[in-house]
Amino acid sequence: MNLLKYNKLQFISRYQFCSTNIHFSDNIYAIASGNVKAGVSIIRISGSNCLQAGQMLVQNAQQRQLIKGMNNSQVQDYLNLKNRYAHFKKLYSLIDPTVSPQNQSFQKQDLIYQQIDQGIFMYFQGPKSYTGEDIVEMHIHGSRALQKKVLLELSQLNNFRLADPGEFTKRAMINNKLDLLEVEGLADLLNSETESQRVQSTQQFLGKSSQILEDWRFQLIRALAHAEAFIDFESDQDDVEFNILGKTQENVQQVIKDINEQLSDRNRGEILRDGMKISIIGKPNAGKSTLLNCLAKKDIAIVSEIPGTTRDALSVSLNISGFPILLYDTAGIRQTKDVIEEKGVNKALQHARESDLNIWIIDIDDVIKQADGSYIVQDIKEISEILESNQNTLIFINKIDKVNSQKEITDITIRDKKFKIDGQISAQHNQNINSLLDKLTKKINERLDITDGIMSSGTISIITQTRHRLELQKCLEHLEIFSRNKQNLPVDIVCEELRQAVNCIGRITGRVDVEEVLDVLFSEFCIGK
Ligand SMILES: Nc1nc2c(ncn2[C@@H]2O[C@H](COP(=O)(O)OP(=O)(O)OP(=O)(O)O)[C@@H](O)[C@H]2O)c(=O)[nH]1
Ligand SMILES: [Mg+2]
Repeated sequence: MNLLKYNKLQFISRYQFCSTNIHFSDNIYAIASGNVKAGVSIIRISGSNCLQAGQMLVQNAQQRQLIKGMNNSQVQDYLNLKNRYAHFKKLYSLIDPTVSPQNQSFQKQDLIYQQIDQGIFMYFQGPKSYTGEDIVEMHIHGSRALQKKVLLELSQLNNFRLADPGEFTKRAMINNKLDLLEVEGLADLLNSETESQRVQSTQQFLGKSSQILEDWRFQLIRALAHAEAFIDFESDQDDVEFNILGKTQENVQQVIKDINEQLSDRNRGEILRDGMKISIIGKPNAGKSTLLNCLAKKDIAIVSEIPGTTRDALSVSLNISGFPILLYDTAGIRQTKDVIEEKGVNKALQHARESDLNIWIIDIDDVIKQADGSYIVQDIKEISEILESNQNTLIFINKIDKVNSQKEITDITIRDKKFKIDGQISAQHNQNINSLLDKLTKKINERLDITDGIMSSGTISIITQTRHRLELQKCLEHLEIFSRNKQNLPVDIVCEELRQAVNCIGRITGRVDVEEVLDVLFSEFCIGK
């Protein structure tokens, strides 16, 4: 028997999604455009009865009489509700004010049809719709009272209920319209606040990351098919392609190389998603809190001339040149006997060590000119240690408004070691802050390995959450055991490693074992999405 035939027919199908649509028994509706006052509001309904509901809402009393006895498709023709067309329609109430809401039903014939609005009506026949089910969308006026009224109308219908948060997307995922990674990308896109977050989440939502993962998964499934075929046909030597396992190793090695490349991305995807952590550090009274307020353009941190004012670290989210930043103000670093201040200092040092980037602020009064023309700063052991260990620290001299003529300071010496100065500023008087922002942007680009402005297509980060990183690390471990097979274990035993590796990738895109991820993810979506 031909091995390739074996792998195609009997193997790959085991790892594919089932493509049939799932029909949910109930219909869901929600305001898709958010529960806010706006020019236009979109009400979305999904489910097998949504067209009927839409039809009822656009019929006046006279039409109602005329279509009595017609079947569904005749009604649809009569009302001219074409699939995937925008129709301008009048919207009528279904509710008979003389009957209590509990007694109203879908079949009720004697309703009083008051016009409640007019707008755009669209019908998307499943499976070619967002959820894969039939969908009706009504673009009505964005009044809060009108939104409530239409939701109340829909609530009268049997088998119709308000959608849970993210439920439209959940149905889309169950019906294979989106995979888990794309859904996470969509959630990130909805939450995105900066350009880089928008770019990253869009590429994930549009399936670019999924494509790469699917390609790896396919390579591994092929390798597994070959390896399994080898096991099945081992006894029949004539049928076995001699170097079948060698070929398998080639595929696996390529995937190992690609995964390693992604894992060594210095957390770029996670940083772009969650924000880059930048800490302002320095001695007490240097002007750290003043700088935070200046960059945030509001008074967030307390500023005072008393050294040791900031005790606990506080942060603000900023958008710097399209990058999401979490900027931390920290306690001034010094030796202190005050127990609480000491805790603050330790926290500041911890922030400095863990940050993706630091800005060290030096008060110009602490810069001393030496006889040889060089400048020194009185040493703080801890800060110089951080400067030596963390290359991602920018050094700025503050309070330059205090001196009449600005000194040309290019570097300073701390403990006989020279450090380059990145600039001189006045945080209080907003002097040279744009140049500080330029330097910061350059450093952020360097940190994220971005050389050509906002992320280019060559800089796709598949890993945007810890969950993805952990699964890829596990996948790599399994692949390495498989490919090394130092103990020369039987092929069927090492194949299990390959199978586990396939599952790790499957968990990222949501093909296997993702219930708990789904629960958390969809609870964080808004209603109507
Ligand atoms: N002249 C001048 N004064 C400044 C400047 N920046 C800050 N100051 C003043 O320096 C003092 C200390 O400022 P803070 O921002 O509270 O300093 P800090 O580094 O946060 O101090 P701690 O919280 O004690 O560590 C305040 O009186 C500020 O008004 C500046 O650019 N020029
Ligand atoms: Mg402070």
